[in-house]
Amino acid sequence: MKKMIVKGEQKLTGEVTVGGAKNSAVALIPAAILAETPVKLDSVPDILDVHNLMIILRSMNVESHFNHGVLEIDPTQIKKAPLPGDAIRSLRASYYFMGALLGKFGEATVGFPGGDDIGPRPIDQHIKGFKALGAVVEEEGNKVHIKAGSEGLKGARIFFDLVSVGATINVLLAAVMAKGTTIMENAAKEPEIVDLATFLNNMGAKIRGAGTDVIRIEGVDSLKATNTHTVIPDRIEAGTYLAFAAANGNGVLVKNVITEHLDPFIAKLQEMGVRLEINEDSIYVPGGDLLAPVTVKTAPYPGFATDLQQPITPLLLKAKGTSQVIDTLYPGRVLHIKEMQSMGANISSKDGIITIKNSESLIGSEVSAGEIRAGVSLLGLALMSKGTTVINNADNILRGYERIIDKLRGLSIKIEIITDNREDGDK
Ligand SMILES: CC(=O)N[C@H]1[C@@H](OP(=O)(O)OP(=O)(O)OC[C@H]2O[C@@H](n3ccc(=O)[nH]c3=O)[C@H](O)[C@@H]2O)O[C@H](CO)[C@@H](O)[C@@H]1O
Ligand SMILES: C=C(OP(=O)(O)O)C(=O)O
Repeated sequence: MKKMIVKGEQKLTGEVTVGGAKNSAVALIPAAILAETPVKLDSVPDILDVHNLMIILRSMNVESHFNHGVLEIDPTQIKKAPLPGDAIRSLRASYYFMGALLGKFGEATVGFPGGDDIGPRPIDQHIKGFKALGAVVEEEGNKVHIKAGSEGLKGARIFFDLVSVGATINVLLAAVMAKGTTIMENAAKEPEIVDLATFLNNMGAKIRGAGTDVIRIEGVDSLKATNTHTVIPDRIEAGTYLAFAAANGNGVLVKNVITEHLDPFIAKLQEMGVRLEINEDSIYVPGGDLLAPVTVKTAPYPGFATDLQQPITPLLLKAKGTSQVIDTLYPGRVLHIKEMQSMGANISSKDGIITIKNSESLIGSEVSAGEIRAGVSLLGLALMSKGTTVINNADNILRGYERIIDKLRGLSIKIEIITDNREDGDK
């Protein structure tokens, strides 16, 4: 496990360029096995999740090469094989191999995925979708076996009981080469789903309506890549740097941003009184604003993203008054709270409502990154605190923030990362 060591009372200043979206990349990589040709992705973030997906690909005899953001995947020699349990459990998106393998071979055996510890994360809607396409699904121990009937998968109408990014993507991957038409209703609308549909359509898929709550898929016989697909910018990484710049910056330009993807987040910053200069594909944050408290309620896209409720917390701690965060998607997403309290933050949680009060005397401490966004929010707080903060289990941050040490150094922050050989969970 890695640990980050951050000196306090440091202001961010300068420019930072946002990388490709984690939640797009982790869907595009499993999707690549559906192709009959090699696939080339550009702007792929250099994050642990991507490296673990490459390990999973290799176990199926799918070679991949990653160099300066370009990921080349050759699925032409793919073989059915057991998938490596450690890599599967290291991230959430490994469950996209359920849909992708089902689409490719008509069957899949995949272990239950890992991902962030943010409360219960059932996959009943994924399974409902696979069954609707005619697959038989059996759970055995910690694995799920999914098998299409003798005539293969058949298009179907699926109404999801709730809006799920993962279920929408997984069923899309299975349906893209199924026979006939699939209609997904109450589908998720996240930009990463649109990115995946664009990638698949450019290879010959027939997907309409991605980005709306009804997605219609006409099954095709084969998919072939003819050009390089560029991954969309990571709106969560962008939001994280914007929040840190507003809380503790002295002039920060965040580059490579699709500003529309951040609309609810930008609106919330503006409601707090944060000045933002919004350009075509970048946002400048002058910093130093007097901040008003707000209520943040997370919701599926285009609502306020759950993945940004923790990164905005350092900013809320600076507001003059009491703010509230209600995470409707993951009410148990609170691993930052105890750690922030140990740094002197006035933050607490009761009955699904997180209360955040103005906190002036923050002190560096030894804390643990329980999951990616909890971890990065501690990093934001560390910069505002007196003294040094040590963040243990920093690998959780590296799951989804590419080159974060270099990017922070580029914003004139002094930060170190070292490998800690003690047991996980040590402080
Ligand atoms: C790899 C990836 O893209 N991860 C994102 C994805 O996770 P993920 O795809 O796992 O999240 P979902 O959109 O599926 O989850 C939304 C809500 O639906 C519930 N649910 C989901 C599926 C299901 O079968 N049954 C069920 O009850 C979940 O518990 C949660 O409360 O969307 C989340 C919500 O925006 C983000 O926090 C994650 O960063
Ligand atoms: C919850 C997240 O990721 P995952 O779904 O990959 O665990 C996240 O990126 O904040």
